[in-house]
Amino acid sequence: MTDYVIRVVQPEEHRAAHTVFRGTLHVRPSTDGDWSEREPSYELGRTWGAFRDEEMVGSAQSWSSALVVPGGEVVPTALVSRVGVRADHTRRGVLSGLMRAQLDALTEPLATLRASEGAIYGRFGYGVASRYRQVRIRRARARFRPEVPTGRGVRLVSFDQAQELLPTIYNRLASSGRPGWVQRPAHWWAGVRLRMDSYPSPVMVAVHAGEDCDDGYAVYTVRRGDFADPDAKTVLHLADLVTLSTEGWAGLWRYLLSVDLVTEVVAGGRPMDEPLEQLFTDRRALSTERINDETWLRIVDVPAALAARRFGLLGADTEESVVLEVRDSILPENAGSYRIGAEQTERVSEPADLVLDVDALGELYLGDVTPTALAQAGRLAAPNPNALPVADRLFAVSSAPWCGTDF
Ligand SMILES: CC(=O)SCCNC(=O)CCNC(=O)[C@H](O)C(C)(C)COP(=O)(O)OP(=O)(O)OC[C@H]1O[C@@H](n2cnc3c(N)ncnc32)[C@H](O)[C@@H]1OP(=O)(O)O
Repeated sequence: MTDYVIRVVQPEEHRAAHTVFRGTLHVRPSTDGDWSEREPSYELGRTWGAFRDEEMVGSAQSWSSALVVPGGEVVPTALVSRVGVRADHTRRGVLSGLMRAQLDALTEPLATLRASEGAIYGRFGYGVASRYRQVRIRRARARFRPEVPTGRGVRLVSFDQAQELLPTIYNRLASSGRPGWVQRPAHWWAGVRLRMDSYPSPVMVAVHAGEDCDDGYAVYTVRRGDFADPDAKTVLHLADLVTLSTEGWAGLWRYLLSVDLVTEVVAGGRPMDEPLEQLFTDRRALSTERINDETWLRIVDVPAALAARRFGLLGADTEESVVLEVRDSILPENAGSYRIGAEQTERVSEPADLVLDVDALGELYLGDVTPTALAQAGRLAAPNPNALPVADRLFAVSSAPWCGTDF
């Protein structure tokens, strides 16, 4: 590793970083046309490169964004992305150097990423803070229960027409308070368009009109089967579904399952607590194909992150508190004990009730998993076992954390 230089790359090196990253994912370099649209997605001073003999062989970048934490506060957060090390330089500590440099430099209290593989990022203090499920719905069996709201009406708009509408609806979702929502940088939307432009079938946008304004949308494409073959499948792939009302949610699902010639709807990235089975007279119309890790969360500044989050949201006793000892070998200023309660959180010098690493704290932070579950798996030690049910109450949240944004 001593042979490598790790430093922030200059703007004129962003394209090289992009090419290195794409190569690690086995994707060709961007064309000149594509690059002119992707270049703005490299924020100044936020891309790290690893150089060997002045040649870039690895990189990692981040975007400045924000994330909703339990209690509704929107906390500045780095969206870490485009991490890769060229295949002829792997397993020599290059990623470790990039991750450490990046973490040392971040000014946001939180960092989040999507992992290509599950075994990479825990060692850098990232933990899985939200999950999603992918469902497949067989249209012929999916009859809606009569009590499911009908919705107010759905219209199709072109993807270009929707450029302002989609971010407006998406941004209003932040105030719903569901933990895990992230601010999508402006260039995120441009990136989606670029990706979708390469699809063989058109990108469709369905918008639900609420009582006062549009309050939901669905973005999808349809992959056609051979219509003459009775066994062939034509599958509607849902890419993004955002709703701000029950009517909008039910209306859009009714719409998606009404599209002619479609035999199945496949929806990835859906919240774990979305009550889709409740829509149908036959709940087996739907199957869960996968449950995946979604938000990998790194608590970069533990005192700030704990202060931003509310505890005891489901009604813990205001007198209740626990002392957590947090271990963090990469950012040692985080290491220490914190008293956590419904009223306030503070750093203390007291014996710990519970002890855990910072990646495990990341898993607890949005409420996806309970302290008791982590203790059962040995990822949290409980010198005071009576503190476990108290900690469970303090960390509990009412909606499953969910992000719904890939980056
Ligand atoms: C947020 C994102 O962008 S996700 C996309 C991540 N990028 C990719 O998946 C592209 C393909 N892969 C790569 O580019 C590289 O293999 C990387 C970035 C995953 C790893 O880079 P490397 O420089 O090889 O990692 P490095 O040598 O620093 O390894 C650090 C530790 O992680 C381990 N590790 C690295 N990659 C992996 C892996 N894929 N699976 C399991 N363990 C791994 C190493 O064994 C090492 O373990 P140790 O600390 O116990 O010795």
